[in-house]
Amino acid sequence: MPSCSASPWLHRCAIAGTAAASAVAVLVAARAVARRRHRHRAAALAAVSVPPWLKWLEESPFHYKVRLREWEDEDWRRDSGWQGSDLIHGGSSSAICVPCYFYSPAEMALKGPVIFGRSSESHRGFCHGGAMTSALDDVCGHVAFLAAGRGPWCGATVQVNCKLNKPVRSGQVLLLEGKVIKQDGKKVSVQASLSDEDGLVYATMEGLSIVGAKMQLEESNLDQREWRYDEVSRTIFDGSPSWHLESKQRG
Ligand SMILES: CCCCCCCCCCCC(=O)SCCNC(=O)CCNC(=O)[C@H](O)C(C)(C)COP(=O)(O)OP(=O)(O)OC[C@H]1O[C@@H](n2cnc3c(N)ncnc32)[C@H](O)[C@@H]1OP(=O)(O)O
Repeated sequence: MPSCSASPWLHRCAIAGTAAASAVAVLVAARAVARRRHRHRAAALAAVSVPPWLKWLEESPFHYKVRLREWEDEDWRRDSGWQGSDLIHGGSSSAICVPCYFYSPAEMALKGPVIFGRSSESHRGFCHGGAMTSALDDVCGHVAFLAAGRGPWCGATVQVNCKLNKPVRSGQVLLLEGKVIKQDGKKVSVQASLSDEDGLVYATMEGLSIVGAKMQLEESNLDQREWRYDEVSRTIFDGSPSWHLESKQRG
């Protein structure tokens, strides 16, 4: 029977080695899952990207593409305190999907395609009025955050007075536009609309957003984020420049 004083030590080493190998395997697997999620999300968003009639927004020298990390990085979103997916920016499976926004600082206007998915339906192929209103509420808030120049989520939409002029079909893609028309202290007045390729207007909104409101009982670095402008890629983004650079490189 082998009796060697080194054997318990070797045994412990073997256990420690196995544990380390397992930890590395878990880390590698987690990275692979994150990469897969990123690819799925990129593919999902690509599937609903800008329609040909709105491609000019991508090429416009006056517009910046808006990127928020919580719209793109699901793991970061979850780890940072969000509890679900964004109603409007959650990707192609959402009832209402804005795949991207473009901001013109000169006009203080935010524009983007909005896809009313199959789950936005109310009656026989038509879209729910609340889905149209949700899209208008979203642009009202984000255009105010951008025009106020502070950073994302520096306030909230507090009034949305919508006129629903024409029924939207579920599956339809429209242009969602919001423009700041007045700023009076914390109060930002916004006009917004939903229109189609031929300029037909489906809904309009007179909205009010408040900027400079306290949005969390306990604020963190997340509430101190500021907009950053990348003039080369004509992008506005928040958070760390390294995230913006890394995700640009990943494509
Ligand atoms: C800590 C947890 C926070 C919790 C905040 C939770 C908001 C989460 C929103 C997430 C983003 C969205 O989804 S936005 C869509 C959903 N929206 C919401 O849930 C917003 C709910 N509303 C709110 O929580 C509140 O109204 C706030 C926090 C935004 C209020 O901010 P505030 O900074 O305290 O503003 P306050 O001093 O009261 O008012 C500033 C000026 O705005 C005017 N004003 C304010 N509300 C309105 C209004 N509904 N309609 C007209 N005017 C208004 C006031 O009269 C005043 O005018 P004057 O006297 O200066 O002339």
